[in-house]
Amino acid sequence: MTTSVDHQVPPSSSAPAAASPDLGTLQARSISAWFGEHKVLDRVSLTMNAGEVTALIGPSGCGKSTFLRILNRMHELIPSASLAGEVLLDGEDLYASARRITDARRQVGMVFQKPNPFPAMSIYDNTLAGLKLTGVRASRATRDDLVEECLTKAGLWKEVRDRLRAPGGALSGGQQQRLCIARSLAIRPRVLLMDEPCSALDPTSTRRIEETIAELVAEVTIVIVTHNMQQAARVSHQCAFFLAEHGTPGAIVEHGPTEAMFERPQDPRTSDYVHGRFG
Ligand SMILES: Nc1ncnc2c1ncn2[C@@H]1O[C@H](COP(=O)(O)OP(=O)(O)OP(=O)(O)O)[C@@H](O)[C@H]1O
Repeated sequence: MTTSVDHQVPPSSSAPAAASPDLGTLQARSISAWFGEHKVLDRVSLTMNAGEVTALIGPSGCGKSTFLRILNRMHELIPSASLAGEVLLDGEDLYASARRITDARRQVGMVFQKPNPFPAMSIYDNTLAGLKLTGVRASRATRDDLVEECLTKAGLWKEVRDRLRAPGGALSGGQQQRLCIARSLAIRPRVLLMDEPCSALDPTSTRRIEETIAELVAEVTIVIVTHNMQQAARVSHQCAFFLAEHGTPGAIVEHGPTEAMFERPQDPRTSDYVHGRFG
């Protein structure tokens, strides 16, 4: 019952007009994934357009997080994990043998479900923590500017500018998640992956993160996994619905502009899912 056609997503008319030229388009081509002998994704193809938010939706266990981890080469950290297919960032193979894994992760950043700042490290140092990955050395003034810029983009600057030396662990959950977003932005990724970034947060913090996503998409392409259909409808331009039916590996049933996916889904399974009839 699964499909494996190319889920090329046409550019959304609602995409921001003045998008940064550094934005990346991510293209997954015929991605299959395994944990040991267990195949969990089957030939998933999806284009995640520059300057848009793409939401990955679907019931638990259908492979959304696995797909996300493949997009920045985190899947291969799991000893039993393997994959087939290609991931292209603006046409360049993210898995090319000449490309360093750290380079792939620098270009495609990740924010996780549970906020994970370094709790004892200051807010200032947390924001810059990813820079060590890149080996970039910067002057104090440059670092100060970068901290302010990234905390501002993550919607946290006004709340923390007077206590940058306080530990990251002293912030609320929602503030910690925005700090993690700031940390991701500091290494200037072209794509930001977010794996259920609000599932551990209260409604107010969730709203703040959603506002942040709406502002960030002019600067970084965003791919978000969410179980919250209202959130998918609010934040995304495009949606892809994943399903693993009857023990089969996960695959995309349907994708397209978010409004169409919610208002006029082509597949009855999509309709049932987005209207909360299963999953
Ligand atoms: N580290 C792992 N080792 C073995 N199997 C795994 C591992 N991680 C995920 N799986 C399996 O891969 C399949 C897909 O899991 P994945 O977490 O990608 O789904 P998901 O759609 O993101 O689920 P959820 O919405 O619950 O987070 C599941 O069958 C899961 O049990």
